[in-house]
Amino acid sequence: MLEIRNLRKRFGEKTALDDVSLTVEPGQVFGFVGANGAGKTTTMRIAMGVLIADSGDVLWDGEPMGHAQRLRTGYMPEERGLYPKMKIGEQLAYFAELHGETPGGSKKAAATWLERLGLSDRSGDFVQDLSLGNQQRVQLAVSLVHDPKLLILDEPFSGLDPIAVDTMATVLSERSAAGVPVIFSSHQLDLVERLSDSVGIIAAGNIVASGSVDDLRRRGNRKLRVSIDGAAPTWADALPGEVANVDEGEWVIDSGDDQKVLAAAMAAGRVTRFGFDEPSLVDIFRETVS
Ligand SMILES: Nc1ncnc2c1ncn2[C@@H]1O[C@H](COP(=O)(O)OP(=O)(O)OP(=O)(O)O)[C@@H](O)[C@H]1O
Repeated sequence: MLEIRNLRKRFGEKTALDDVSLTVEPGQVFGFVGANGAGKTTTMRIAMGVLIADSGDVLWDGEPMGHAQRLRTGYMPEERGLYPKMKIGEQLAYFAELHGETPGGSKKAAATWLERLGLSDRSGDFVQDLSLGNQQRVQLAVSLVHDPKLLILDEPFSGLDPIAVDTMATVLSERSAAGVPVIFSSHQLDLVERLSDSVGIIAAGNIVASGSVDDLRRRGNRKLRVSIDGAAPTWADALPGEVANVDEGEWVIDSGDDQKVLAAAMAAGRVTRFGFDEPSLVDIFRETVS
């Protein structure tokens, strides 16, 4: 389990992290979301020892994250980190060896991941000759080639085509199914919603909401969607809250009193639909950070 406890980090006058705590259980995919500058990269850099926190702790299975733990971690940094003039097959094998694999095991792992990510035929190419999306695939391979037991990925989906997104998503799900805690940041909230068991929303260096997307939905403000046959346009005028007539005979109502809305709807005509709209993660995010 990865535990991040009460991280604080200032850059001069700027407080990047005010109080960040989060937990990623074994086998859990944790989606880390927040506006630009909210503190995601800083948190991940501190977890990987690239930055030192002013205070707080990062623990893996109860032990402070140190060199031994980081050797077993797969990290995709936001700024990426490939050698442009090195062949990708050799580069992958090199990174595997840096993490303690034998030369033979490293070559085998490199070949396996190149094939998995659709890059076998590019093994002899220099990184600089690949498209940005393919460089990103190599970067993912680098973070996986030593069979890490923890994954920390900073915006792994940015710049990927839909096929590569699917491959990346499958790989993350497989790793988590194998018991690996996975934390990834992304601005693609549809993907975060689809892939994450748990989500943390960070704003101005504080975790402002966390839990499964379903938990966050339940905590959020849910709007009612009501369809009525034969209702006068003014039927909802006396209801508290916001009422929007979104289609012929269909209203979305943000009232806070579902029973009052139901009674008024039944008095207005024949109710053919009455239920809560499920907010998307985008809705939850907007509501939480605004
Ligand atoms: N090395 C640094 N020196 C000064 N300020 C920094 C440094 N690194 C980050 N910051 C500041 O800390 C805050 C958090 O930045 P961070 O990169 O962690 O945000 P983020 O959530 O990853 O943003 P994005 O989604 O844009 O990548 C920002 O205000 C940023 O300007």
